[in-house]
Amino acid sequence: MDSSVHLDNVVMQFGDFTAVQQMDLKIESGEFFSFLGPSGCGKTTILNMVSGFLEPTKGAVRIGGQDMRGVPANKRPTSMIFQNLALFPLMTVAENIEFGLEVRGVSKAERRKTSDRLLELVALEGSGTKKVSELSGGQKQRIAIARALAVEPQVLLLDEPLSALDLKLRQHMRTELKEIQRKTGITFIYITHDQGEALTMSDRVAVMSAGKLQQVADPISLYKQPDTAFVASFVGENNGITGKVVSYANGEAVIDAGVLGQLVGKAHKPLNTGDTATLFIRPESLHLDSQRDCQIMTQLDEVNFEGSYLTLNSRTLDQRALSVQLGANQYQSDMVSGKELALSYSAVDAIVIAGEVGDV
Ligand SMILES: Nc1ncnc2c1ncn2[C@@H]1O[C@H](COP(=O)(O)OP(=O)(O)OP(=O)(O)O)[C@@H](O)[C@H]1O
Repeated sequence: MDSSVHLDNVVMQFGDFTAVQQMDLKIESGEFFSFLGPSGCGKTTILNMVSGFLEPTKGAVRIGGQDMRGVPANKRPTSMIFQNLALFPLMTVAENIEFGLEVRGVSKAERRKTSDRLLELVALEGSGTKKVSELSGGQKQRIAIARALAVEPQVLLLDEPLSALDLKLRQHMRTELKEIQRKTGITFIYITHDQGEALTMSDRVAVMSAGKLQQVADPISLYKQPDTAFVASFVGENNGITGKVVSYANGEAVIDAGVLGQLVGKAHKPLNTGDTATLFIRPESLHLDSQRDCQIMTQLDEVNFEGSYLTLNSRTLDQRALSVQLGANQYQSDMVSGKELALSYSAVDAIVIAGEVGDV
């Protein structure tokens, strides 16, 4: 079955305000696809257009190739899981799961078969007679998933469904959600402002800011080859050093970073000499030696011991903050505040992108 979702040049305006700028995006059938972006960037608005709670101002949503214009929310092949789950507290677990089927007139025996099957899928077999109030946060989460799946949607829409859970449970549920998606094979569209969630679960992620798409890619490409300064700073930890482009050739750029001198990095997109650009280096790509392509002198502010690794917060001569991540075995007793640290990095590990940190 084709359960692809095509946002065909959709635009969403509220009065004069454009919440979603023109967007053309195809989510493949059976894909775990996430929209990642800061609060207010338009994620929920997109989900609402797919579910039918909002009609786009321009363009169309197509599900399985079918134009959804004019199709009301309850007639679309979608199901939504909300942040607050919205389970019925006085009903049993099974009644909650079966609710959508009962509304559609499915017989009691059929309904029970479906809820038993779904309880097994979400690893809560035998819990059908329990009251919702007897469940833990993670169990409620799984019941909300089972209820959403009972009506056999082609597309499951998930609006920050893990945000109410504590950290440990959230991490555990990531694995479970991915597993449920793999077993059911339906398209999942997930929205979150938590990059860890988006990167661990998704086949592809769309990074958004201010109503527009910044980049759509698989998690590794987003991390390794960000297209924009926004993506480079929003996805994972990064150090950004802004300067002026001195040269660009053969996928490599040199920037003039003032008192830090000239710094080199890869550049996936052409840059013009004299333009403002930022060199991004991940904390794990900075090393405590001076043997690599580029050196940066810094002074240590503080050392944070994180268990298996150390984070060094340091400062350049012109007061730019640089964070360095080292293996815990690289700890030295003279790593104290004020110590001069010569850092170096390999040009292939840095990336130069037009613009500045903070661009949206
Ligand atoms: N019905 C509406 N009328 C007017 N403005 C709206 C309406 N719905 C959303 N907006 C605005 O559109 C923008 C995008 O909102 P949206 O809820 O899609 O963001 P979001 O990325 O989901 O944010 P969050 O992560 O905080 O839920 C916001 O500036 C919001 O104020």
